[in-house]
Amino acid sequence: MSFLGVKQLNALQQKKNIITPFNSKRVKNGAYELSLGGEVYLTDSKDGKVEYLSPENRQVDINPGQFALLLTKETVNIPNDKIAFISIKASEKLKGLVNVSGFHVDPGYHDNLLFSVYNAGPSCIVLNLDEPYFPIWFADLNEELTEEEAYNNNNVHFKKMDHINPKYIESLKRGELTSPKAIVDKIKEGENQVNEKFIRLEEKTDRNDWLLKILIGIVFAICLKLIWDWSAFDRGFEQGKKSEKFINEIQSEVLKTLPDSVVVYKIDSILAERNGTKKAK
Ligand SMILES: Nc1ccn([C@H]2C[C@H](O)[C@@H](COP(=O)(O)OP(=O)(O)OP(=O)(O)O)O2)c(=O)n1
Repeated sequence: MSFLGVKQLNALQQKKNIITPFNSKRVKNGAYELSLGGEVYLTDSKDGKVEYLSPENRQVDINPGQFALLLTKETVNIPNDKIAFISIKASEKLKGLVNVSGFHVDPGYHDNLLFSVYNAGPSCIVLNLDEPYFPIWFADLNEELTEEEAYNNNNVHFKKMDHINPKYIESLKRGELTSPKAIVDKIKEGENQVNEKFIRLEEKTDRNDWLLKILIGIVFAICLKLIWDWSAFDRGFEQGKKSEKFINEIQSEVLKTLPDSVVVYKIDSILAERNGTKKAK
């Protein structure tokens, strides 16, 4: 098995139309550089649908930890005596883009190619419509395969890769994507929730502290009042006792002196009466 060089590749294109549309400037280092076509699917797509790229909407952003399905613009037509190998350009792979979907194209395959990629890097990887990202190398087989032996309609993808098949989207949509990035995001989200709860708890504790202090103040004030009232009663009682004693003393003094004065008053009045009657006589 030998790989085709640039001249052989161009010649094969002339003879068998192996790439459509073909641009001779895209033949580089013995490979043809296939470009990104108009259909992509991103696992973090909001509506869970295929995104259609156009000259007005050329860009696709593959976020860290996300999968993407990328359909090539070109169709490839692999002759029965050839096999092809596909990859992604190192400039994208070095950013963290991983080619998940295998690396060969069977003899007899005639369709677009669908790349399944994963962004294992820390930052968003941006791809653009019509830009060359996918090199393809053609190699000779030692023999030409028959139609039966080559890629044919018994194969799953035979002539079905001109669009992104919804069955691949369905499988990627199932369940949550447990990428390291998604896990880190979950951890951060959990951390934020715990922090928020902790802050709320602290605020509540502060409020409770104030309430407790106010409550202690009120209880203290009530106790002080009770103690004061209790001593006031004692003081009043003593004062009352003293006043009663004093009144009693006065009363006894008055009672002692009252009869005498009454007698004197009586005598005086009797005497005055007598004197008066004498004078009258
Ligand atoms: N990134 C890729 C890799 C391969 N293919 C195409 C070219 C292959 O010839 C074809 C089939 O590839 P496989 O033999 O690896 O796939 P399966 O065995 O799963 O399916 P099939 O029954 O179609 O062979 O898919 C593709 O479109 N995109």
